Amino acid sequence: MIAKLDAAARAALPAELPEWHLVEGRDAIARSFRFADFSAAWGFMSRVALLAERQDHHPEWSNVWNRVEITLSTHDAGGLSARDLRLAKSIDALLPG
Ligand SMILES: C[C@H](O)[C@H](O)[C@H]1CNC2=NC(N)=NC(=O)C2=N1
Repeated sequence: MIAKLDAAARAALPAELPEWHLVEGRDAIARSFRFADFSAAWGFMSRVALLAERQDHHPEWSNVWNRVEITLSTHDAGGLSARDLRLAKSIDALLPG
């Protein structure tokens, strides 16, 4: 069983991951992304997929043309864990600026 995030880590979420928000009714975080077109969105998703494989931690996600929605939670923990924060930070690092 993987440990769920402790209270301190949860309190730090807004500072650590300002672009991500808690999901209503779930112990999960989510972020929306908008790209120039489908090709750019797909390229982003391809890079996230490689991150997920490398970290053995996978997103719940959807794509509509140039938009990608990503939700992170740890099935093996039954909620948020440090793995979600790590992947979220890695995803944010893919973006320019
Ligand atoms: C067997 C494999 O290592 C596990 O199922 C991994 C795969 N990717 C995962 N991804 C997520 N989001 N949560 C998990 O608990 C998880 N577990």
